[in-house]
Amino acid sequence: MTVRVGVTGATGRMGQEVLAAVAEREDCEVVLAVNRDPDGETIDGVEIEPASEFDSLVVDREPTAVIDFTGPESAPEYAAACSEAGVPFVTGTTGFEDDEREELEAASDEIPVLHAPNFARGVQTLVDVVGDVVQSLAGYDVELVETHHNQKRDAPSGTANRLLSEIEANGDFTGRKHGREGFDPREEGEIGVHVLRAGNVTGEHEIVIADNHEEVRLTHRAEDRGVFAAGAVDAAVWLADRDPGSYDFADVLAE
Ligand SMILES: NC(=O)C1=CN([C@@H]2O[C@H](COP(=O)(O)OP(=O)(O)OC[C@H]3O[C@@H](n4cnc5c(N)ncnc54)[C@H](OP(=O)(O)O)[C@@H]3O)[C@@H](O)[C@H]2O)C=CC1
Ligand SMILES: O=C(O)C1=N[C@H](C(=O)O)C[C@H](O)C1
Repeated sequence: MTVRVGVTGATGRMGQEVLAAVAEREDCEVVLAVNRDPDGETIDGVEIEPASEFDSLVVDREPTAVIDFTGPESAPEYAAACSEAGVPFVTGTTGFEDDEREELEAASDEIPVLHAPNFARGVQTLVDVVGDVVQSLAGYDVELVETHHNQKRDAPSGTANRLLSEIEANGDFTGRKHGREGFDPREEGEIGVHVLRAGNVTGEHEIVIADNHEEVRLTHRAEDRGVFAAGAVDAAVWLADRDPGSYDFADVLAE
């Protein structure tokens, strides 16, 4: 069966990568690609159409799944349209406020919705192991540093927040400390969180776990955005025949 993919934010950094990733696969085709202000352009032979027509296009084209890398304001709207049309929805968008996350959750009553802040397999491995590492080094200082390109809007990254949740669930921490300046010594039990935005860095996450005699560093570095796009397309193929509900990338990799 050919998986018919819809792509939102199709001319964005990730949208273009998703179009390229689908073009590389024989089992998938793009049947719908939108952005907010198309000027008749095509990417990898796919016509970019107006996002304002998404609600009717998603009904007419009958995609097997839609892949969304846009923004926290738009992803819930696209999810709602997919919910109306009965089309599974994959989103890698980050930076959601609570109400936006709830809207996404609401869509999952009607359709399968898969949200992952990072579609790199290596990051999923990091998420899987970081809790155990922190637990086995109880009492050590823990700090997280993430670096991204200078156009990224949300901070800390969705991936950083996901890793921090895992860390917090596996130790006796007092809270997150976002950056330091002036006379601001480290307090016992805090998790330092440091955000760098520079140049065209694709995405780096490092967790430093140290006491006064040793340190462990867990680092993930994405070399290109293709790794995220390939994971998102895998997720769309996997999600196509699932029941309504919320899923994450770990579910895809578990099979
Ligand atoms: N989960 C993962 O593995 C990854 C997640 N991300 C996340 O994906 C998202 C997109 O990142 P990136 O591709 O770099 O961003 P870009 O800014 O390059 O692209 C975003 C696209 O979404 C569209 N868009 C943005 N806001 C709206 C809106 N309010 N309504 C409709 N369309 C909108 C833009 O459309 P237009 O061109 O029409 O303005 C643009 O095409 C971010 O949240 C980022 O953190 C990024 C990489 C990997
Ligand atoms: O905006 C990006 O570029 C990325 N965002 C994701 C995040 O917020 O975690 C994933 C990746 O690191 C790239």
